[in-house]
Amino acid sequence: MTNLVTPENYQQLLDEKVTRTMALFNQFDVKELAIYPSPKTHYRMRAEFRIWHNGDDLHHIMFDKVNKKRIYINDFPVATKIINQAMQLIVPLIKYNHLLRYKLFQIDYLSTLSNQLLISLVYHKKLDDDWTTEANKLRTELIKKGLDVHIIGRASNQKICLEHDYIDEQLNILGKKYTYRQVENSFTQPNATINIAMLSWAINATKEFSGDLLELYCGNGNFSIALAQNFKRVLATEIAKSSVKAAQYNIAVNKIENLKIIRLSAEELTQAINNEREFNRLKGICLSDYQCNTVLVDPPRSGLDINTLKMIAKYQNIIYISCNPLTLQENLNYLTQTHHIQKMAFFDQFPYTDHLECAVVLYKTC
Ligand SMILES: C[S@@+](CC[C@H](N)C(=O)[O-])C[C@H]1O[C@@H](n2cnc3c(N)ncnc32)[C@H](O)[C@@H]1O
Repeated sequence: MTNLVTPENYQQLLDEKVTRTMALFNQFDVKELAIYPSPKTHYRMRAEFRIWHNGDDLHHIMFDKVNKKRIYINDFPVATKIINQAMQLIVPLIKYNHLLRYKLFQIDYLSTLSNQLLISLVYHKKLDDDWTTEANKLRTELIKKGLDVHIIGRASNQKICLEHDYIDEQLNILGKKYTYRQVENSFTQPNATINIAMLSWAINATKEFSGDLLELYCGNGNFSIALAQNFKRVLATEIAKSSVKAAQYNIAVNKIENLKIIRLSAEELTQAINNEREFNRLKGICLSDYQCNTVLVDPPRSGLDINTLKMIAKYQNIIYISCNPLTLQENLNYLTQTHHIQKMAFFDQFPYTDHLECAVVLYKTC
């Protein structure tokens, strides 16, 4: 952390970021704004490092964004304690093991509040049975040292999972416990405390809503599963196969009976709703049976394309979760022609950076 980026400066940095972000939305009539700070340390559930080989030594490194210089990362207060623990344990275990260290160039960590950990070792070489044997021994050593860990080996066109490629998160949201399967290399919210705040906010914001919910960009069912209690039925869609598979597991394990998740891109769903195209993946689902008063979108940084924007503008209530205030502002320029902003919230998903996660509830005015 540089001088400015310290927990002591957290509040000041957040205040400045909120002021800058709020300026983007001054043109809209925002009546209610809530701000949700992050824990100041150990908030990031995942971290990726390059590995630097220096003689016998191995180091986790990152590159300075400005001068591109190498930075040795000995401890990483941004990431969870379990990731920090694993970083300390793994280097001495692999640095004298030729099979595990040779051509290792990256280590990715994914952790959960339920204290599970997935480590991906990424190589510039083909991985074989001997590698798998050594990686299993490494896993056994890490388990002996108290880590609930899974290991994956990755190389070009190769992925070896020692047991499986996911971990199960457990979140307590407004007094209810939920299990969320998180798959390696698939989208999951990076700051679990902030995720709990977002899910709680969304549950409270939709408490009085009625009818069915349509959701786009649903990932592993993060919002759909928590929000299903507030709606008669939920239909959610997502493009990534691995996330949809995790979502199906999450529906079953959380015993959610009024939620269906279908693999469809936002563009495909828009075509289906506009009766422009039929999809086998929608067999058995009659879209016109759904009485969706509410639509929830949580798109990637690029925001919504114009056809999806036009499609969601037909709904009475819109919940828009955004990781990019600039594209949110652009999309709100369109949506506020038919809707007004009822409430807005900022979630500090990425402390000490310029990024702020925003959420908006819009009601139809005409
Ligand atoms: C910001 S993430 C949100 C995921 C989820 N709502 C959550 O809270 O974890 C965006 C999601 O959109 C998916 N996605 C990206 N492009 C898409 C598209 N064109 N259509 C549908 N989903 C898409 C990604 O795979 C990712 O899961």
